[in-house]
Amino acid sequence: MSGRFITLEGGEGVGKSTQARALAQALRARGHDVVETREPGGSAGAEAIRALLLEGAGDRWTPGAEALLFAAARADHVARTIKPALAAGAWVVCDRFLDSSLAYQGAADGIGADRLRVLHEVGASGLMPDRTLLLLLPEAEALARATRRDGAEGDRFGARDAAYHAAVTRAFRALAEAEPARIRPIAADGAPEAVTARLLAALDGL
Ligand SMILES: Nc1ncnc2c1ncn2[C@@H]1O[C@H](COP(=O)(O)OP(=O)(O)O)[C@@H](O)[C@H]1O
Ligand SMILES: Cc1cn([C@H]2C[C@H](O)[C@@H](COP(=O)(O)OP(=O)(O)O)O2)c(=O)[nH]c1=O
Repeated sequence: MSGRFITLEGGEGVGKSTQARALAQALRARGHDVVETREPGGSAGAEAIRALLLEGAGDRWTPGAEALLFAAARADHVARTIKPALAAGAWVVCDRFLDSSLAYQGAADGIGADRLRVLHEVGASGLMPDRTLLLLLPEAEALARATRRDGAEGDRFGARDAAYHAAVTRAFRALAEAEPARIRPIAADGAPEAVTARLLAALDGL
């Protein structure tokens, strides 16, 4: 028996966490076993690495060290949480995954996608989602949502400038164009329930 692996991606404040919860609930209502998880984190080891990644000064890590920490967290998360859940037949709904590393570390930080894919092969046998839902929202609206949620203080990533976040969004869009069968761009504006309906529609074929 094998489940389905669904990831939500996009910049900060677009509604990924909100929609991960709503999507998990909708899938449970349809009778599926659902495991809701997130990155960085999702297993004990990966949550410990999450604290290293998100707390502290903006320049705490070099870009290379940061890429390795995200890959290490993902390796533990895949081995301890995602693979066992899929083997048991569950649908896994994950808030961020490899595409976040490709957009933030790979593109915006300049590490390069090829090298990150090698790390992912080493750490997680290259496991890829069955479907990736890319939430898209105008930058100003995403920032307004994130600021309403976090106040003035975001994490080490939220504190980066508008050019950085624009580079991340461009990279996500390029990934979606390169892999249209897996990655579906979804408009993230409007009421949460409307967004959830768009996400469910984008799970066609699964
Ligand atoms: N459709 C929506 N309309 C308005 N506000 C929203 C919507 N979805 C989420 N929010 C709010 O915006 C903020 C950011 O949402 P969140 O799900 O935490 O985003 P992300 O996980 O992508 O950073 C939260 O305060 C959340 O309650
Ligand atoms: C999973 C992942 C996250 N990140 C960054 C994106 C976020 O700014 C930060 C924390 O993610 P998250 O807690 O999902 O933040 P938000 O809810 O604001 O979107 O980690 C990477 O840079 N690379 C990665 O591989």
